[in-house]
Amino acid sequence: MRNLDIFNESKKYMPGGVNSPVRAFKDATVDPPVIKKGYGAYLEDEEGNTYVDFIGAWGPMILGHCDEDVVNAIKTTCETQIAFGAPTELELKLAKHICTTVDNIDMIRMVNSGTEATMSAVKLARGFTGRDKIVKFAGNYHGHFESFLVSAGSGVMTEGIPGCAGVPEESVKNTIVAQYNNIENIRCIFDKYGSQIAAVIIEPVAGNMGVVPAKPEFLKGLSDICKENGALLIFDEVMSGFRVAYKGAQSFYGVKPDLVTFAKIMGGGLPCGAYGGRRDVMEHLSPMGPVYQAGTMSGNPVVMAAGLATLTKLYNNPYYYEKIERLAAMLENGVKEIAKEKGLPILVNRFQSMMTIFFTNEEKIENYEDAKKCDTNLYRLFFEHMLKGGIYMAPSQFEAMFLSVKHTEKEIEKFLDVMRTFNI
Ligand SMILES: Cc1ncc(COP(=O)(O)O)c(C=O)c1O
Ligand SMILES: N[C@H](C=O)CCC(=O)O
Repeated sequence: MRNLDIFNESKKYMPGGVNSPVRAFKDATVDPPVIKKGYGAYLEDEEGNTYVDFIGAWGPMILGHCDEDVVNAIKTTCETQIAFGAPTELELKLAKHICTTVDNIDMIRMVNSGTEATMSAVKLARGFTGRDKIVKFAGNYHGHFESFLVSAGSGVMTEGIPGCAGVPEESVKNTIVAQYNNIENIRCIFDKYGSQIAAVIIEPVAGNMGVVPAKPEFLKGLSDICKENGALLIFDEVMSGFRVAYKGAQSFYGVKPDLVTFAKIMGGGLPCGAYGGRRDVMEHLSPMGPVYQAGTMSGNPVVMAAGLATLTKLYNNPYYYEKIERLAAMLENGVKEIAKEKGLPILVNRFQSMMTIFFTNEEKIENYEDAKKCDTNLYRLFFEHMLKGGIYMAPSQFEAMFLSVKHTEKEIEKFLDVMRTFNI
């Protein structure tokens, strides 16, 4: 009962017992295990139960838990550098590494989370263009900044919250919500508001309504329309950056964003975020320009060291991406085969090592409306069955599953074995 004792006591001191809503397993009838340690592809809870981890801290742990190079970088750095609030060589190294290895990033600013990155990128776009309106897509999640909390994905979608209490009308009046993968809808929005739109922000591979990749022709059309109207295109690669490929989702589409946001993997598992892109836009940031954005902890040396260790390891080992894509394909095929044998209404959306198992009879899921039609109760039963069998996956189908380089065929087989014992 140690898991439950700790979780129940946590509820007395932290709302819902957690520091981020999705961790509370609110829609499930089981309580979340309280995690004590992680190693490679595995997690262990306070009662000594082990799980194969398919959440990976919601994306960051692409090298697996407690990768020795990342741990060493953290240990070595914190012996002499914990926080200075001053320039360091480590932040230069990480900034230079990203700018020279990822396309379309001339300059970058480090922040402390994905939310800070997207919120700041939009502010910068507004400051640069002198316009107020932004366009976001239903089912995309860009963190908990007020202007983004309309038709948002992730926990907001799981809980079926249409808007968010505490967000004044004023804060969302300049947010226009568009339909993902629907270029006609974008055209109509720009026909009406084109000269007022500062930026369009998009998850190029959405992971927060479950995995839903953008169609190439849609992204290309979106980019053209932004250019024609003088609006900036912001790719939110907080989840997909360094995940679907080292160079992120943008490397699959041949579309050039003006700004890109990162977090998750780039911090090696420590709190981190960044936004970067066109030099002429980035130079509008204070102290060079008039857009003020700051952070006591931004560029923290320990975080920079963890991020640098992670990104250099990924960059130097490109076969990691081939490996996790091969394993993800094995997982996808196995899931589909079992679903067919058992007559389960399952559709799998996968983009490289990001994947979602949707419970639905639909033939495709391309946007928020499609995703919302899925059978969340069936997903819940599946999730609970898998958890009991030692498979740790997202408690909602409006999230993604992630693999790490520490996963092997053995862990995929384990997933499939547990799934074989699931019956409706
Ligand atoms: C695509 C995307 N953007 C932004 C965020 C916000 O990041 P954070 O939770 O680090 O604030 C997330 C995840 O939460 C995300 O998946
Ligand atoms: N879907 C969210 C981010 O990607 C899940 C993480 C969180 O909100 O805690």
